[in-house]
Amino acid sequence: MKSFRVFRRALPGKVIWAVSPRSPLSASTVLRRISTSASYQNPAPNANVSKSDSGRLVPPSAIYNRPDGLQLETPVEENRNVLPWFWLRDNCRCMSCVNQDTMQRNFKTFDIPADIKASEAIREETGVRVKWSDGHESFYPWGFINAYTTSGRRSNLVNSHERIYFGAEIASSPPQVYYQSVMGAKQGLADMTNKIIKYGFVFVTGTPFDDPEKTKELLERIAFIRETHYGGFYDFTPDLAMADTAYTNLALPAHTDTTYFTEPAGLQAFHLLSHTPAPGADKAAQAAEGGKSLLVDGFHAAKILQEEDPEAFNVLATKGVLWHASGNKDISITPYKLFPVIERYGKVLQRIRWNNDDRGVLPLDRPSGWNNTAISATAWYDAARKWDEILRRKEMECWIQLKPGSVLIFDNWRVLHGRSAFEGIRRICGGYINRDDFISRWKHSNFNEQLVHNSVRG
Ligand SMILES: C[N+](C)(C)CCCC[C@H](N)C(=O)O
Ligand SMILES: O=C(O)CCC(=O)C(=O)O
Ligand SMILES: [Fe+2]
Repeated sequence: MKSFRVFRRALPGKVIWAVSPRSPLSASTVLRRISTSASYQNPAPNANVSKSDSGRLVPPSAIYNRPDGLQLETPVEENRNVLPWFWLRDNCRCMSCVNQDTMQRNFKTFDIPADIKASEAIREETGVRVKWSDGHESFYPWGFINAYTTSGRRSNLVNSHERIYFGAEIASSPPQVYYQSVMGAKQGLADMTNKIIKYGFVFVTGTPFDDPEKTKELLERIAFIRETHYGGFYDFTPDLAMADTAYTNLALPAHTDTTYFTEPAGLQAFHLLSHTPAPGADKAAQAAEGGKSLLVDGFHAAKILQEEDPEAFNVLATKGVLWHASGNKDISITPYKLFPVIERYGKVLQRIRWNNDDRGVLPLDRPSGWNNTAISATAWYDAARKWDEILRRKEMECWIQLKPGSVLIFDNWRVLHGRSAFEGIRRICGGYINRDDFISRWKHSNFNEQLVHNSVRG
């Protein structure tokens, strides 16, 4: 392991410890260069210290042990150039600070002296070694240091991932994967979960439909199925087994499911197992027709709304609305707070919550404006009318006839679904999967384990 010489220079008002490769230069030469070079004091704002042209991580060329933290030389203008000591110590990943069986923090953060400092900070080839004033020793890889100096947090991987908005046209070539590949090697699972992130839905073709259990196993390749008051893995026909229009043969407009839970289901799946004439129906009613499925890209619709009517977009992204499921005896489900139709994280769309049949009474505006209800009902209805009109545009509606063997799995936080009315007995099975469990599977099947672990704990 190449080490570096540490140079120490007492300058007016501060001590800088410069470390630099074992260079032929003498200590005084190196320090003179650092303390006198204009660029050192005001590094060129566009000096990119974190990524070289090849995109390879280029570590800071020097580090300094400052009273309030570890300072890194030549930070890019908007980069942070000091990592606080207490924060660094709290994020020590050494074998004793992290439970090696569970990867959970293994010490009491607040037993660390609030004024903990480094007695020594050593720039090594792959990162920084810190010797603490309490005798502990930590090591911080450059990848860790770079992540927190450039953006202050790790990327969550999802928001930086490519999304392709769809419209009616996708019906002619919907994203699909083969059942055998999903049930086989990890790559099939990676491909399927990636398509859901990218397009918002995927068809898993070649899925056995003689035994619904095969569909259940397919879903469990992603994660465990979420239990709700409808049960877990569902297998339903229009028999009103549950007091909800899904259990009828009525047409259903584009909607997202489970708007009435604080956390709506992340994924939803439908596998049409059969569609047969109603038993005992006379010749005329011997129909088994209709029941076409509708998919609408809610993020695409939100983008159009924002472009066409920014005010309406802001209204739907701001005013909290009540949602409910209350048709079944002794069951009345509603979120802990009013949620808006469109939710973002920063400027990034995160979730569409839209089921006009399950929407409760719209809160009227309140002078206090508490909980975003300052927006009038009229303004909300005007915005929602525009939203509804976009959802119903021919170019937005992707109509697909489900068929046995092809399982539809979609992102229920993004893609709305619906169906046309139908005759006969139409049997569908499927399930809900939690958002975070889906994202975990997508990460672990598409990225290397270290990157995934870094994105959540390092
Ligand atoms: C049959 N299955 C359990 C999938 C749906 C049950 C009804 C879902 C409800 N209308 C909603 O929009 O959430
Ligand atoms: O029957 C269908 O195609 C879907 C019904 C529905 O919206 C649901 O089950 O959530
Ligand atoms: Fe639904």
